[in-house]
Amino acid sequence: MQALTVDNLTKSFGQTVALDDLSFEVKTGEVFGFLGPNGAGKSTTINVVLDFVRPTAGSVTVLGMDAQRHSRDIRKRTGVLPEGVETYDRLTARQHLEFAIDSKNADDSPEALLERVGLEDDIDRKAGGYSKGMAQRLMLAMALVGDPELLILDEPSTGLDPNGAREMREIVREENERGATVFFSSHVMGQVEAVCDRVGILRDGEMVAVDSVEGLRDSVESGTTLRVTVDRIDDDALQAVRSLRDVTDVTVEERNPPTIVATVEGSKTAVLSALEDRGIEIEDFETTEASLEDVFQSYTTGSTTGVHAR
Ligand SMILES: Nc1ncnc2c1ncn2[C@@H]1O[C@H](COP(=O)(O)OP(=O)(O)OP(=O)(O)O)[C@@H](O)[C@H]1O
Repeated sequence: MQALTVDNLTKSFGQTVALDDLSFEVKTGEVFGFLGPNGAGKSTTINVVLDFVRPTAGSVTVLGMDAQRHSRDIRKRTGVLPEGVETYDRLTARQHLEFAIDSKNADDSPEALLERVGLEDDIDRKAGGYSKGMAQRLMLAMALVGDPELLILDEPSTGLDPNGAREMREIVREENERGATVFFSSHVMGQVEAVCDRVGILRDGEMVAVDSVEGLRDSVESGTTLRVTVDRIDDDALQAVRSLRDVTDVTVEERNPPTIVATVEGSKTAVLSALEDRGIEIEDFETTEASLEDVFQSYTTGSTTGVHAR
């Protein structure tokens, strides 16, 4: 069974088409990263999933239930960290947790949950005095109440310092090991790379790619960067490299000795051979894989399109 199925979902706000015939699935037990630049439609998708926003067309199924007809049942089995902090200034962290535990008929210990998010020392302080990151931690603790089958985290690392972001990743991993499916949105690539089984990239309300991090890396044109240090370089050799198929963005770092930097889609040996054939001596070479940042950029600003399912 799928934990979440989004079927041909369209949402318009007046003239703005926030989601455009969006379809994708999150499998039970996986950590799915939902990526996209500002305004791509991530929060709108999550808001439809949680029935905070009604779709213009299409449907969403959560844990086998229709998102609109069974939103109450879905919420009981789902932990949500919404976008933006929504704490009650006059209530303490403990009171927030007690409220969440009551409303889910759960039996968690507020202390244990607050300890997991690093708020144990502030348990009886009013949330109105919390920093942004502390409030975010509190919201996360509330999302964990009742061991939810599905965790939906909207930009969970917002406001967190590097330690907080790392702890967040650990919690995601622990929850997943316990058996929870995790669906989280982010535009922080590092978060996604470290914990996700699969990643979906949203652009202008459409999913432009769904794949594992590795698969996405393999799929982008801005493949591998090859750096070749040579004894010398001339126009003829440079031209030979530039004219190779699968080679783009050839530049020369004029150092002593010079280094040729090229983006290579296919065989790297073709570049090395082209140079050697013209009497250039190769002193050293190294390759660097596209970072997830490059992948994201390629899918969200470049011309790369097409859905890759895996
Ligand atoms: N209530 C609303 N009324 C009008 N337009 C809206 C509303 N909510 C979202 N939009 C529009 O829908 C589009 C998608 O917004 P959404 O908030 O879903 O993006 P996002 O991917 O979550 O962005 P961010 O990373 O900035 O949070 C944007 O063009 C936004 O202006």
